[in-house]
Amino acid sequence: MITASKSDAVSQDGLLPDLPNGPLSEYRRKASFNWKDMAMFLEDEDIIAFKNKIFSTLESDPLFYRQPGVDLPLEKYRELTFLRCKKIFEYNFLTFEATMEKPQKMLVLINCLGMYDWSLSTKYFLDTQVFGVAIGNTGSERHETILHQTQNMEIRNPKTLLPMPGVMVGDIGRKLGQNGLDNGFAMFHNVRIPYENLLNRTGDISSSGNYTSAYKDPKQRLGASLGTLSSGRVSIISMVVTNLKLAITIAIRFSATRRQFGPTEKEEIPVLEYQLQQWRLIPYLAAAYALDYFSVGFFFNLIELQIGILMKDRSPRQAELGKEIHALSCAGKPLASWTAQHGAQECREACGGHGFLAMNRLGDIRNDNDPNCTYEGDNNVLLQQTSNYLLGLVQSIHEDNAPCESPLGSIHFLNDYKTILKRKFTASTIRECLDCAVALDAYKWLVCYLLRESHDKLQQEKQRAANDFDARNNSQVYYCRSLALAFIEHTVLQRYYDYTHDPSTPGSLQPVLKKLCCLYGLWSLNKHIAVLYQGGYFAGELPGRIVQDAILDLCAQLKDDAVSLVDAIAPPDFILNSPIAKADGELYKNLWSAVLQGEKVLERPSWWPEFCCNKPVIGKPRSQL
Ligand SMILES: CCCCCCCCCCCCCCCC(=O)SCCNC(=O)CCNC(=O)[C@H](O)C(C)(C)COP(=O)(O)OP(=O)(O)OC[C@H]1O[C@@H](n2cnc3c(N)ncnc32)[C@H](O)[C@@H]1OP(=O)(O)O
Ligand SMILES: Cc1cc2nc3c(=O)[nH]c(=O)nc-3n(C[C@H](O)[C@H](O)[C@H](O)COP(=O)(O)OP(=O)(O)OC[C@H]3O[C@@H](n4cnc5c(N)ncnc54)[C@H](O)[C@@H]3O)c2cc1C
Repeated sequence: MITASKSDAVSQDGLLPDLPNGPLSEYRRKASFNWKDMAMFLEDEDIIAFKNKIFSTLESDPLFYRQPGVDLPLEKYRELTFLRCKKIFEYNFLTFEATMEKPQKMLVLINCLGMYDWSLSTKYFLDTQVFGVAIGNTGSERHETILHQTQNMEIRNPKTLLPMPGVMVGDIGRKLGQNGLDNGFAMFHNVRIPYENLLNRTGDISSSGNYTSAYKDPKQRLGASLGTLSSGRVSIISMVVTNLKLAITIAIRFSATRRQFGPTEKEEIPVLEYQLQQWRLIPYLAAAYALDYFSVGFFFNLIELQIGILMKDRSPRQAELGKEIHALSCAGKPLASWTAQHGAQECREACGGHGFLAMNRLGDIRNDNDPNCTYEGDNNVLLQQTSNYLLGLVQSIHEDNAPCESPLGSIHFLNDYKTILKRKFTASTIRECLDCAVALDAYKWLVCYLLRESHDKLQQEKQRAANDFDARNNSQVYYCRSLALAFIEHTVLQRYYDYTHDPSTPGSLQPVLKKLCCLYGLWSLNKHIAVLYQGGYFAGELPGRIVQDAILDLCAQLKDDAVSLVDAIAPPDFILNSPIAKADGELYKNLWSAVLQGEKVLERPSWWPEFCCNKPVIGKPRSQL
């Protein structure tokens, strides 16, 4: 294990207390890097201190106490969520000034509260941000009263909480997750909405009924109007990565302490030592790191867009930025939320029966993550926005009449489209595949190939089908949908590659980070193996075999680092709230103690006499048929 320098260690110890000794210590000793160095590289001191403040405040407030795995009645859970939400308003963790100084803290707060409970986080941010930001960004000075009323919780009649005349509101009922959050409906019967309520930042109607807009170009106007909607999708990418981090922390710590079987009769080995367990989990750990980096960087891109909207920037660059962020977020949300969904399920199963025990939290993580695949736009529907954006570039690519340029550079590689399509996979050994550039090159080819195929398919369907609507719908499966996913995977990988290979990345961390990058790249690429063969980029047995062998090799190389890698991203035990995954690794002690603290755990059920006194007579009552 590589240790930090003395001065680093002093500041680290204040922010990141040592982890307790116990059954996980052996893996921690074997790690190739110091987990505190990693934590301080991933987030700066200010952010770590901010997180510590939020976590310790919640832990020391009795209102936030919870018993692992307890299934609260719906009404009680919602009441608690509301009371906790009020408390979060009181704690005022993030002032307006602090947000302006470091907007990233907004994302940190969403995720810290979400790590505790997504119902709470979503409730707080829907009230303060989603609704408020939508009004603020698409309205004008005349909507300040509404913003003010929102802040003062005045969303009905403030004295009676009854809806206004003509408005009917209600609750839609229990959901599959996030049940602390109430989801309602609203219906309006002959309600006159005042003219001033029209959100008029990008367009207005005069009292004589004439439409006016400061935007001459309708596309720029649309982008400015809709651009504000991207914030939810961009934030969701980070929220789902948070779920993946929680799930993988639980599964890795469990796998490092749970022992089953072994090569000899004498000693059982941790299940993390099995190649199968490594292959099921470690790629999700790599995905958590790569997607986390993407989500934070992409949030900064969003902030740039939001500032432009607020400053009424009408430049072509601002319009292009809106389009690119829209295209990336419409594929980024599907990629990240599905990775978290599949990862949470894999983690649940990788913890065996313990994973199915509610108190270990994997069920809640999975269920609370699930709606991210649907809200702010169904994943499959959103992916079509990304492929539309890419298909819109084809003409200029084919005709070489204009370079592919975008503010964030995600499409720049398409300038080499024709050359890239001529390339073939050239690696011939596992060792060569351990360089992440191999996966990155393959992705460039994959995107170009799928773009060409999707475009051709669309043209064929247009000739065959009666209308463009059908043509587009019939070009999704295996074409446009795959294109959108390959494009976002390439973007995530390219950004992570640049980051992990940057000379400023500390030398002590670079080897492990490069392995994570390479594993994420090859593991993701492996899902497209049929297309790689189909399009002739791969030929013969070798490419498929060495890619798979390289994945297994990287999993084996990373298994001794896995515990420290989750230590660097895990929240404190109170927040993680999973007895099988406490930092001390005392799996059985912690589980046993949580079981014993359960309500009426050792009592007979109240209906026990039914069992003794009123035994069933087999076959009674008789059938009347
Ligand atoms: C700092 C912040 C903190 C925030 C803190 C967050 C906390 C986060 C809590 C989350 C908790 C969520 C809780 C659930 C909240 C709901 O779920 S709210 C409801 C959200 N609903 C949706 O998202 C609906 C999804 N559907 C859609 O948006 C539309 O159906 C689609 C997918 C855009 C397609 O619409 P369409 O009419 O078929 O449009 P289409 O013709 O394809 O597009 C028209 C043009 O507009 C463009 N366009 C469309 N949208 C955009 C856009 N957003 N930007 C730019 N251009 C756009 C298109 O690219 C297209 O351009 P061109 O190709 O013509 O150049
Ligand atoms: C927990 C939760 C909270 C929510 N909160 C809010 C909220 O606060 N405010 C709000 O306005 N909304 C909210 N929503 C609604 C949410 O935005 C929508 O559910 C979401 O946009 C998907 O739309 P839909 O339900 O109408 O699905 P549908 O459009 O009915 O889709 C159903 C199925 O059909 C498929 N499908 C639909 N169109 C196409 C197509 N063109 N091509 C191929 N397949 C297609 C979809 O992929 C999907 O599988 C919430 C949803 C959830 C789950």
